[in-house]
Amino acid sequence: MRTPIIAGNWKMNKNPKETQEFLDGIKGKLPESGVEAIIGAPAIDLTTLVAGAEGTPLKTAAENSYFEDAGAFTGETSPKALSEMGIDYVIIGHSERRQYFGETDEDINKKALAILKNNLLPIICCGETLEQREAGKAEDWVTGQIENAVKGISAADLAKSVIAYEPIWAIGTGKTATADQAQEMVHVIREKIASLYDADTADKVRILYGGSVKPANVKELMAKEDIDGGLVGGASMDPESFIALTNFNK
Ligand SMILES: O=C(CO)COP(=O)(O)O
Repeated sequence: MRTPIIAGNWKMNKNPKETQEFLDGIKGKLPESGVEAIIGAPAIDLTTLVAGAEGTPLKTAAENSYFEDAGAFTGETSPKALSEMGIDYVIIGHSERRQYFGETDEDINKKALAILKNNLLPIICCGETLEQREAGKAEDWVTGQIENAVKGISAADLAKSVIAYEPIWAIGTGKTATADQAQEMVHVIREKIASLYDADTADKVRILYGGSVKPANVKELMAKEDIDGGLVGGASMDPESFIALTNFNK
């Protein structure tokens, strides 16, 4: 059985004070079991986030990290330091990082390996543009992204990792993929993992859907067989909304 995940991705929003206000807002209100609740926050907020998550069911994520542990890489974030400060997950390969910061599949693969080496878990993002979908190329594109991202990752490590399918046309647009469209692609990704690894690994890896997930549509998405959770932008920023998302099964 795969434990469902509700993961927030705040993107470049909230300062440490606002992070603390969010933590105060969710205090004592997250489900104790049955779901893994994760907040991904900007690097400047992570100290506050880790301190606030301690002793609660909340898990923490960075939104990016570099593939070297230390050195002359001005402005980058060390996965080793993230691990040492108590972070649980790192989101990598988000379409915004690919689009605005030129991240390649190769970078994402190196980051995934560095994250796992440091005992953190990657949330590996993938997704197609509207043009690719309309041209019938979405499946090949997304499975290609995944194949490149997981090179050199052992089956045991991949089984613990998380994949997030985020069609670019559904991010921040209010235009959610239908639950059937999301299930279809998430299933294709799981089959790709089965072909690259084996059925057991494919059965264990958790695959999320992201793109305009909100309390009003989370239940329908989560009811789909292969969808193990949501990677949520806008609707993860308000405490009440985040709590509602984590209670999708109530
Ligand atoms: O990019 C996303 C999460 O990583 C999705 O963002 P929205 O939920 O705001 O559409």
